Amino acid sequence: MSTLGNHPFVKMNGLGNRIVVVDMRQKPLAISADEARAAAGPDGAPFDQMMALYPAKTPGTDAFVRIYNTDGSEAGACGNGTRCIASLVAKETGKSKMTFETAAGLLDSWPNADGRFTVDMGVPKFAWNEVPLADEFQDTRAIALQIGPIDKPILHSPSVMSMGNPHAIFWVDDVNAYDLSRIGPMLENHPIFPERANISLAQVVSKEHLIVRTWERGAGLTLACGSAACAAAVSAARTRRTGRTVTVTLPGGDLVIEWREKDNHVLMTGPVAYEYEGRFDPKLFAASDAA
Ligand SMILES: N[C@H](CCC[C@H](N)C(=O)O)C(=O)O
Repeated sequence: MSTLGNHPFVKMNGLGNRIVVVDMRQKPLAISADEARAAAGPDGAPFDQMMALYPAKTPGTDAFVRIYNTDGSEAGACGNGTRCIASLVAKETGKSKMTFETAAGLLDSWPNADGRFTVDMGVPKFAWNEVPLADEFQDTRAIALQIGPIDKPILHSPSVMSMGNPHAIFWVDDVNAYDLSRIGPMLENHPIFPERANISLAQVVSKEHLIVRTWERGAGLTLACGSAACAAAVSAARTRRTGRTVTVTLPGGDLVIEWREKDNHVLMTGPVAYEYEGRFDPKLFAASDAA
């Protein structure tokens, strides 16, 4: 029997980033990549990320979370999804601060008076082997990577970092001037990124405002990617393009990102939207059952 057949789910979104939450805390069975892919299909609950809640491992945390992309691969962090699960757990427990554990570490989240949620995404990592990159680069604020003709590249010199998952940020004058659905997959799978990468275009509007579009590793074009907004904000501050607090406009709306001075933690604040609840049709998983 598949793990997800007939299992309940909650469909939510964070700025249009399609999030499905499955609660495995009572029956903590593993979800295979095949099952996650089937669940993301048109007859399932199409998602960019599925957040699976498991019993807490570290004392004091609310749940261990596994994050699946559309293609069945797993991610260490998902900012928009973390706001969604925080709002569900806040409703369930009445708590004013939650802590979730993922493969990438601990993430705190709390509601604001205006209904938005903040996630403490932790400390960004800049060393080449932490991103990770395949080759040693001393300075990751701009690495030698380009696509297009050698003497007239289409995109070049991205800032790279890890925000719990790998990100490359290309600085451009107009995020809409590029065919990201064509360029994105080439860069996501470029050999410089041994674990692939989330690929973003970022446009500096002012010292307090960025516009960002992202091709997500394992999920493709999305309306919003929280960790990419954080990576763009931190990279912008790190290269003196902006200050440490910025509004990031994504196709789905705005996030406020603060790269806190006192401890270098990155705080992301944005909305949560509940859509509907359902159960996965067991027929979706017939193939993975047979395997
Ligand atoms: N949408 C997510 C990020 C998913 C990252 C995923 N695509 C990966 O790194 O594999 C966010 O709001 O942060």
